[in-house]
Amino acid sequence: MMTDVVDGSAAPHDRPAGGDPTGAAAARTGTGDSAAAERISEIRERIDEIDRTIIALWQERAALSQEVGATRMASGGTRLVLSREREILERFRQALGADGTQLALLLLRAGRGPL
Ligand SMILES: C=C(O[C@@H]1C=C(C(=O)O)C=C[C@H]1O)C(=O)O
Repeated sequence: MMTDVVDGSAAPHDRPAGGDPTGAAAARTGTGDSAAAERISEIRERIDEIDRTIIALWQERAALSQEVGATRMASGGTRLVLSREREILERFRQALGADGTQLALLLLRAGRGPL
């Protein structure tokens, strides 16, 4: 029986039994089935691309948000605009549910630092 998790970095004797647990592909993908392992590797390429994009967009957003804050404060304005933050929280909640709210809170924090 396959277990839920595989640690691709584990030494062969630490790996769970099932499929081909000693194969390198199994260690990387969590399955001993070569067709499934190949498909998983393909999908992971796209996942890695998406993650790189998310990280770049996250960093760009944080920099822009910091620039807005600095521009506003230099002009005598407030550091934050809570009505705008509420709009953003609502946008993410509507699109993604409760996880969206948590994500938006992290995005907002990245732009202005912890309160
Ligand atoms: C970037 C701004 O400043 C702050 C940061 C926000 C953000 O990261 O989206 C939103 C509202 C402000 O509290 C803004 O007013 O647009």
